[in-house]
Amino acid sequence: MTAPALALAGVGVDRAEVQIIHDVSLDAAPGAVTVILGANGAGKTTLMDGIAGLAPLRSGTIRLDGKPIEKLAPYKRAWAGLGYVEQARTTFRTLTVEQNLLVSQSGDGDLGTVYRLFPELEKRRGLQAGHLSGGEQQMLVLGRALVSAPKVVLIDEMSLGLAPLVVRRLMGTVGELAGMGIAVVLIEQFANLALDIGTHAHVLRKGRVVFSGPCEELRGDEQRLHRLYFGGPPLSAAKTDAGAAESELE
Ligand SMILES: Nc1ncnc2c1ncn2[C@@H]1O[C@H](COP(=O)(O)OP(=O)(O)OP(=O)(O)O)[C@@H](O)[C@H]1O
Repeated sequence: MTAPALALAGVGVDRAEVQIIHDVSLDAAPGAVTVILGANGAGKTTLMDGIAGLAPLRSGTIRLDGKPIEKLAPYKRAWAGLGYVEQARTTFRTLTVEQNLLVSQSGDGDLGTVYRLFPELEKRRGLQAGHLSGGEQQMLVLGRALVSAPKVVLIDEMSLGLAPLVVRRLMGTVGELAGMGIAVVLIEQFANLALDIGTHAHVLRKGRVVFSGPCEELRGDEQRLHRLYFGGPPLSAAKTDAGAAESELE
């Protein structure tokens, strides 16, 4: 089995001194998309912020390529190979597309790869980022993560406010990032789009993992997803398949 690029063990994360994330253990393999699902307020962003060092860790360890990073400052986690595409689409609005990419470039990061993935950006390389459409801005945010030559990329709800066609296009690119050997950890409101490109999924409820297993077990199963998101009567034995760890918390 491939060693995980990112490995969390017993992770707890606080917000304003209140523990939001409890005892989360999960791995993200290189070359795969790991999907994190859950209802609004389940703690998905808090978990990502904890991994990136933007929210304080209460417990646990975070390893990137086998090395502990949980005590490092956020910028050192980035240097170690952790890319974070946050929910708010942040670009330098008065800089051009190319300048936005250049300020984020490091190591082996290559603008050519970004332009190959997003020909739209190459066409607009001299345009100020503030003039891009929402979809193009999201491409630029992904591009900025990519030119830092990351081993792991965390992507939080990149589909917010975008048209379905644009979201599908971006999802295709996320699959390509994984195809380049990057471990992608994806939070997505459109669960089925994420499950289509993901290999493993973890569902969070009230800050705890209530499902870990292959994406195919959840694909198209709206009822099961609803129950995992919001709780409900226990699943029948036939439905709690081997290989998936599932609990029904209230
Ligand atoms: N800065 C903060 N201070 C205090 N509590 C916070 C803060 N940010 C988030 N929370 C709380 O932490 C919990 C988890 O929020 P979080 O944003 O991580 O969930 P989420 O699953 O990402 O939800 P969404 O899909 O709505 O973004 C919520 O109860 C929220 O109110």
